[in-house]
Amino acid sequence: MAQAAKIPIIDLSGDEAQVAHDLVEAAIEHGFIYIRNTGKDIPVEAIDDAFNLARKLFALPVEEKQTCLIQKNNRGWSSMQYETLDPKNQRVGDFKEAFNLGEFQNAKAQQPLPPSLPPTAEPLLSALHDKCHALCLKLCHLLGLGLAAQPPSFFAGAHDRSAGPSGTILRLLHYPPLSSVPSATPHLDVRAGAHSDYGSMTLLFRIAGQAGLEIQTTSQDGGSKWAPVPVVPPGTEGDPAPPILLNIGDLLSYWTGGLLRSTVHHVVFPGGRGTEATVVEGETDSGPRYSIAYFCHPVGSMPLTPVPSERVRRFIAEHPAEGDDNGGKDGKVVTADEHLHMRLRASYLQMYPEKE
Ligand SMILES: O=C(O)CCC(=O)C(=O)O
Ligand SMILES: [Fe+2]
Repeated sequence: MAQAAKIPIIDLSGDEAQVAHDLVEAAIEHGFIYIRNTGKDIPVEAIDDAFNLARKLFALPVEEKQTCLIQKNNRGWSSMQYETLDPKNQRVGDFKEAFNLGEFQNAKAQQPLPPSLPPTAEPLLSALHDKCHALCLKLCHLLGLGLAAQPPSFFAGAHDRSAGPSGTILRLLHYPPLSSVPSATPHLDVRAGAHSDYGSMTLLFRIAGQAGLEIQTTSQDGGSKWAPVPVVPPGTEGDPAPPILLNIGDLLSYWTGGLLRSTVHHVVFPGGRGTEATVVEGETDSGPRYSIAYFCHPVGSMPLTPVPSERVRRFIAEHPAEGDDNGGKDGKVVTADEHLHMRLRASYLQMYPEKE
């Protein structure tokens, strides 16, 4: 049995300085952090409602979902196998479908929604977007404190929605059961290919009992292996909802010269590729799987210059080659939007058939 990933669990209601310190250390060491969900930041009901809505949405006829087909703005419905997160190592696309929701304006979606969804869908999704954004701002504030950024509001300011639009996406995900995708071969194919996330940070909501997510960990001998990430880690069983899984994305890693870790992860089938045994006790991966990811991005025009923090400056001086190469040529600073579009081009092969 593969060992479950050792990911720290943080309770945001603790002493602020201590929480900020623990968050930064976990972001450096692991890149993945469980945020205990006591229902204060994101009400449990809001998460349950969103999952119920996701079930309804993905069960709609293909013809209706097709009216919302994903566009180059990264919004809309991405059909089964449309996305390939790890094109170098996948023979076919991811066995998942997704619905990407960009930023709302005055609680109104700026993209088509399937017409037969209930009228409650739009306000519900808009409210979840807002709650997730507020939680990310809180996490930005804590990261600024923990890294002693100057000013400490550096990250929060870069994510201030009043400063302009961003590539932030709330994504509903559906992974059909293996039994309904006969063309999939578990030891060759994946539900979501290996990747790191593109934005600054991701909040991931999962359903207790539904296995499949694994992170890549580095062992002491320098080799890497896959470790399953339990939905309900020990100590959180009595909480009103499973912890929210926070992970650092490429932007934050780049911004900190590689100090904060953007960890590679994937979602596998039962007995899936690269795994010894995927299933964590109490979890199953034979049924359908749903998850909801909130990919938080800074304001799109934000230049990704290194974070003004003494710790980051020292790290960069000691590890000049660690930073993620974000595609900027000759040390040219790229913006958050430029970085995002570069990544999207690499994973939506059908949308971008040729190099532009
Ligand atoms: O569904 C999951 O557990 C993870 C999804 C994910 O990694 C992603 O969409 O970036
Ligand atoms: Fe991801």
